[in-house]
Amino acid sequence: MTRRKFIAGNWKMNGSVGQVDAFGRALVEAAPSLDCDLAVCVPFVYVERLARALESTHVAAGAQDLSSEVDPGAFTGEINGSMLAECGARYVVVGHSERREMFGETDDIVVAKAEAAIAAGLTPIVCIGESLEQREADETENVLARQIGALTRGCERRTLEAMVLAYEPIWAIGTGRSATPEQAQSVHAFVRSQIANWDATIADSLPILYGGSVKPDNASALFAGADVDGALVGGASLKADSFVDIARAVI
Ligand SMILES: O=C(CO)COP(=O)(O)O
Repeated sequence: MTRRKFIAGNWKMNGSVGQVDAFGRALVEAAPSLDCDLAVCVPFVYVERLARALESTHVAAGAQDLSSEVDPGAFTGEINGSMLAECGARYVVVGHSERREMFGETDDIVVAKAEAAIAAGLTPIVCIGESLEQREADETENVLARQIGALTRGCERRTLEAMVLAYEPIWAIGTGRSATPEQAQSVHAFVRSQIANWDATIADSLPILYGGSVKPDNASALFAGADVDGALVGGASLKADSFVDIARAVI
């Protein structure tokens, strides 16, 4: 099966109204020449503005988190999936390592959020990945197997069919130290095989993105991996130029 490449940006807690507008204008220009799926996940408050700016393109807007609560109610500060969908989001990042580490998100919460995304018609981009200590202790596969096991046990089948997975080794995030193309491909193949143990058809169609210091100059080597279906890009997605150059690295 040939999977279409997918490049998603994650702005994290960065950006401004001016940056959203400039990014939108640049992508309206560039999008017709980009032959891959694209999404940019911005802070909640900019989702609607970005979605409007990108309306005429195939570039989707997305958010970086959502509440695990589906129905409206007394959850001060929370934002549910329907609100995001109403503002034009089509994707939402779920279980980013920064949320797992800094905000105590467990595997169970990640499952609940992936389910909440699907319930609202959003595509969850579910992040998994090991820390440096875990890699050095040769624990990478165990950690990933645990994170994937939580998803295959906890999620509905329709969720696993629709989701995007992102492998983001924590030691490569924001460090300038990307995984090598060989490291990325070997982990992606392992991730796909874990999913295949559960359901081979879903494993075959599942997009698995790599994230961690993806830049215009390492993107095409990473994308050469047979199981690397694109990228989840942090820092280099903040500027339209570098984001577009990464998308152009798709062969
Ligand atoms: O965490 C990431 C994307 O979600 C990766 O961030 P960087 O591309 O800045 O390393």
